[in-house]
Amino acid sequence: MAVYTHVSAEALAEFLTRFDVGELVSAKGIAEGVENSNYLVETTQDRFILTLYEKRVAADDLPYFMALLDHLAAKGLPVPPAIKDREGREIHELEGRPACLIKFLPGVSLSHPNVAQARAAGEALGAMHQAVADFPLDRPNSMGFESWKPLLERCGESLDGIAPGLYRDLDFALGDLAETWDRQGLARCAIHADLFPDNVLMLGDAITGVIDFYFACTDIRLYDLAVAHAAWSFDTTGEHYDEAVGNALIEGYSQSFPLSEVEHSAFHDLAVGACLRFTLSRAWDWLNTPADALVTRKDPLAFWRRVKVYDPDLATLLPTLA
Ligand SMILES: Nc1ncnc2c1ncn2[C@@H]1O[C@H](COP(=O)(O)OP(=O)(O)O)[C@@H](O)[C@H]1O
Ligand SMILES: N[C@@H](CCOP(=O)(O)O)C(=O)O
Repeated sequence: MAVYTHVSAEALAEFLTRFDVGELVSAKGIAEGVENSNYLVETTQDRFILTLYEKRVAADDLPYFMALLDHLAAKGLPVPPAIKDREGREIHELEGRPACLIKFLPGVSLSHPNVAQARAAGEALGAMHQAVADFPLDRPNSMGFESWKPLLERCGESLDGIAPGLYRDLDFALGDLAETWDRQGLARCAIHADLFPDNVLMLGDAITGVIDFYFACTDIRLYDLAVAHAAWSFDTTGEHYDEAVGNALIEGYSQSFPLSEVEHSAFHDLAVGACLRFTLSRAWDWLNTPADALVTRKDPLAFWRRVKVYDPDLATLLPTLA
């Protein structure tokens, strides 16, 4: 459940008068998602998504996210830009939170993507990377490689409450990765950084929307593909790898954006990095989400287990993966 901030009908009706979008007909809180409060808003003219930004999304970063969405939408990619009010503003305040009214896109996000759907997602990610070649803005990755060790230390020995020995194993894996991380100086660009199946809307095998750009940043282009690969190619426990789905994602990507030899050889390191990033952020949330919070915590070990596929040699040195 992700509705942290309640929006009253009166406040929403008044908010909508700033835009040329008709009058409020209905508004329903959306259960999916974990970061922000989302409402499906229907007006006399259309449907919209109302997002109130919470938790990890800093108001100062919103101009970057909105500019990126505008840039991609202008190039014909299926992303949802924010609706501009009569004065051209996209970023607003509602119930004390930063808020945007966003274009509604059709489609559903999948729990178990198939090979064709993974290929389409890879292709869309490659097309996005092509489209940002002339995107002028930069945003450092606040959840990038340099943040992982500090996040590990903030979680501390409490990690052992999730799995005995997890703190030591994560520390070891991070040290191992630091030896080789981006030694090649791989190409960078604006990346999505969270391209999980729940952030892609589809109808059949066709992509109708790529959403949730709130971790977007400038980072290694191939890392975006590695995140998507780790997110799309395993079951929810992280125990079972679907190689056909993983390969289709990479093949689809390569059709839009061919990978170099160097990128092929660096892929597994970046995928281990993706596993560590989501293990750590999920572990932090696991340890710090109040028991009565109306949000479902995600299993940190599901990403940790994926390391066995991406670096089997490293995994043999990690007792928690035995
Ligand atoms: N532009 C959109 N069009 C249609 N549905 C959307 C759109 N944006 C979000 N949603 C719906 O809201 C849900 C949560 O959105 P998301 O951005 O993933 O939230 P969070 O940032 O909290 O993770 C999505 O799973 C989807 O069902
Ligand atoms: N995709 C991340 C969590 C971020 O949540 P999202 O709903 O904004 O995609 C994870 O699964 O750990």
